[in-house]
Amino acid sequence: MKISSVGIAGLGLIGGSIAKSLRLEYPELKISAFDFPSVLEKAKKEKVIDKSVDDHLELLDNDLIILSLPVFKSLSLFEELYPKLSVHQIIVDVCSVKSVFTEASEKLKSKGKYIGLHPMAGKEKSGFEFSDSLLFENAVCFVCDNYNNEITDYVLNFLKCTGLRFTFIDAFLHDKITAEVSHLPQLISVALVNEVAKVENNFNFINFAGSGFRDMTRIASSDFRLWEEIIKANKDNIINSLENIIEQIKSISENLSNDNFDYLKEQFELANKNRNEIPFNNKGFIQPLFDITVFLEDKAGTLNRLTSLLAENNLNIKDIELLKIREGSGGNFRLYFDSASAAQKAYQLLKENNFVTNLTN
Ligand SMILES: NC(=O)c1ccc[n+]([C@@H]2O[C@H](COP(=O)([O-])OP(=O)(O)OC[C@H]3O[C@@H](n4cnc5c(N)ncnc54)[C@H](O)[C@@H]3O)[C@@H](O)[C@H]2O)c1
Ligand SMILES: O=C(O)C(=O)C[C@]1(C(=O)O)C=C[C@@H](O)C=C1
Repeated sequence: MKISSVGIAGLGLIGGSIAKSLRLEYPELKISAFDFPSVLEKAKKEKVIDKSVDDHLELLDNDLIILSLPVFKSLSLFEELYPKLSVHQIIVDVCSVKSVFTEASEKLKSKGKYIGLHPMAGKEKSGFEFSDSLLFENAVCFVCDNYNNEITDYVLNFLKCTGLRFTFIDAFLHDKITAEVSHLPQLISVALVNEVAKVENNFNFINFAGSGFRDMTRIASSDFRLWEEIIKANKDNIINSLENIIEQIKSISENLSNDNFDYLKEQFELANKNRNEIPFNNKGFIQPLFDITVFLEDKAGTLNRLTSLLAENNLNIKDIELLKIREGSGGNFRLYFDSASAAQKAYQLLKENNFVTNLTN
């Protein structure tokens, strides 16, 4: 089989990012997209897509169809397009909730193939203008496929250029996990910002928030139009997660009322242990990356000196993160490599060249 044409429904943050990385990897690939005219015009102008599709049924002209509209809009296209696929045609969705698609695919008959995907990467910003060919680099992508076969392998291999790392999971378990790790934090973040946004004696509390608050609330700026559908589609799991966290918060409050600081100590120690067990040197927690930290002086050309040194020694940086910056002094960066030996080699090299560096593991 061969994928020579792809049709994308929904060319926003996720659909646009997929289109951009496919375009870079496969310049000959024919990419069509279905979205609102203003979005499609922009994407065509930037040469990210070849063709605008006014009628979603035209997506059936492609070898691979990718649904990246909000959940229920994607689901309604799925229900219409899936039964019309011919053999060798594939439809995937990248939506944040998976069981609704698995259930629909079980009910419908099709000659084609369906694979449920969910990349665990995103931003609090929506729309094509925020899409980025590197958005998915090293991120986990859930794969829900009850009929895993050589077509699945082919499609995942085709999509490897996005930088995603695939992991298979049952759709219902997926929804339970994402209710906890993604949907619950989103709602808590909204509640936290709204709790803190209050004024007393002309002091707006939120204006005094520091980096702890900022770290916990970036996602409070997310678009409700997208989240409304996610929350509706995974409502029962989310309610369950909310009830559990309410119990945790109640218990903290009650123990605090009773001056039971031993309980709080226990909770802090447990949280520390749990969080430290997250292998945070890999994005998305599946295949590990290996990292070092390095302090770079706030001086023109320092970053260039570092990257050139690594490049000259054939050390490929898989990811780079700016941890802290102080104007006029410098910043701490975390550099990720794909093997422990590459991280060790980079660490030695940078040390020998007078960089202040630490090996994380
Ligand atoms: N944002 C994330 O972090 C993230 C991560 C993984 C998966 N997802 C899933 O990916 C899908 C897309 O999310 P996104 O973040 O790219 O959203 P987005 O809002 O950036 O993109 C959605 C696109 O769909 C288009 N669209 C919406 N309604 C339409 C309609 N009626 N007709 C034609 N076009 C329409 C919009 O114009 C937009 O370009 C969602 O199902 C979401 O659950 C999102
Ligand atoms: O980084 C963000 O802004 C996100 O919200 C991304 C995030 C997440 O919870 O991690 C949000 C929803 C998606 O389904 C997948 C990823």
